[in-house]
Amino acid sequence: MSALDRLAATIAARRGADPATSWTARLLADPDKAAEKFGEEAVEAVIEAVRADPAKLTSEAADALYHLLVMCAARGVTLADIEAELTRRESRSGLEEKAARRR
Ligand SMILES: N=c1c2ncn([C@@H]3O[C@H](COP(=O)(O)OP(=O)(O)OP(=O)(O)O)[C@@H](O)[C@H]3O)c2ncn1[C@@H]1O[C@H](COP(=O)(O)O)[C@@H](O)[C@H]1O
Repeated sequence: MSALDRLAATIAARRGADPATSWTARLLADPDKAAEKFGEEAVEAVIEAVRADPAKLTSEAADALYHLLVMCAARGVTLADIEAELTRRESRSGLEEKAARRR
């Protein structure tokens, strides 16, 4: 099992946990807050990408990935759902897909 799979399983297991003892449970109970936190963490990752600091970008990317998974879980979207969508896209390049949308 990858670290991402373990993280997704931990997030799923936090549903209904005590928000006083779990940050994940607190966000799962408040989907709008989860979305807001993902937005903040994504912006922090963008800032480190522009600054070109690989260590800080790694840390902010981990924060963003965790908060992305929590935001999706708060709305019933699982890592398996996202992986299925990524798998569906494997047969087509991004540029092909963009061109098809403009036709
Ligand atoms: N990966 C993470 C993870 N990354 C970041 N965070 C938390 O996200 C919170 C947001 O941090 P910020 O500093 O951005 O926000 P803030 O604390 O509100 O501070 P300000 O920016 O407002 O000043 C912090 O409490 C971090 O600890 C995480 N909390 C949990 N996890 C994973 O989720 C598991 C379960 O955590 P709990 O649900 O808390 O038990 C953990 O074992 C980890 O594997």
